[in-house]
Amino acid sequence: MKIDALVASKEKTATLNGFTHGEIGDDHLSTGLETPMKSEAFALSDSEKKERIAQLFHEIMDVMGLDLTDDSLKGTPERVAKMYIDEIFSGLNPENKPKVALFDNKYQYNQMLVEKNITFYSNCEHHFVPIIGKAHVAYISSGKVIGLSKLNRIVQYYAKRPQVQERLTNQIAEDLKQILGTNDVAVIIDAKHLCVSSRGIKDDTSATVTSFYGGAFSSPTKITELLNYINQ
Ligand SMILES: Nc1nc2c(ncn2[C@@H]2O[C@H](COP(=O)(O)OP(=O)(O)OP(=O)(O)O)[C@@H](O)[C@H]2O)c(=O)[nH]1
Ligand SMILES: [Zn+2]
Repeated sequence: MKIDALVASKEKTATLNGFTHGEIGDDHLSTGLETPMKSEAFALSDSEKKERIAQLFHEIMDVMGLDLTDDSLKGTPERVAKMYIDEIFSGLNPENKPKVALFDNKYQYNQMLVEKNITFYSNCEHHFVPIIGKAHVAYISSGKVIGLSKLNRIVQYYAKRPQVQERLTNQIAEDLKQILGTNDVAVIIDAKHLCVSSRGIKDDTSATVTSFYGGAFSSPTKITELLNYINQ
């Protein structure tokens, strides 16, 4: 989205139903990395969204011929709505962005820090079925140190959206770069897409690997060091 359009959409959102969102989705990320969202994305409150999704999912189930008076099925539309908004797609709402604790690098630790094997569950934006994988994130401090758990939380925040793996990788990397004030950030994601394994081509053995190597991580020596840590 162009800068003018971003500013216009921000102003529009700020006036919507008194909502005070300073951003729609990912305005803080660089152009082109945002999850595509419409400017009215936050016109409805979370509880209004859940009510509407439940009605619509009820209709989908009804069209499929399911008996919605059955005691096992009748609560499903509400369960799905709650799961979408409060759980698996909660990362669409910037209000759920993790608060990040930063510390001064008093420890004078100047090598890479790797948080590896971060398990995440996301969902493919083409089929709305799970992507299950591990993310490995690394950075070299430029003066600030981030609380370890915040690295995991940032991964989970961006995973809890309809995603493609390439965007998930770059969104995590871009956010870390901005938070840490450095380009020396790397992200590797190794994931299974259920849209590839459980349907369609039904290949249960393949996996998808994506990476982002910024700043010092573009050197082959650093990449080798990083991969050695991850494969230990
Ligand atoms: N690049 C990329 N593609 C993805 C990702 N997740 C799913 N896809 C692909 O998105 C594509 C959507 O292609 P379509 O041909 O429109 O969908 P489809 O008819 O269901 O395709 P099949 O999965 O081949 O049956 C598929 O090839 C998926 O494998 C992802 O994270 N990144
Ligand atoms: Zn898919």
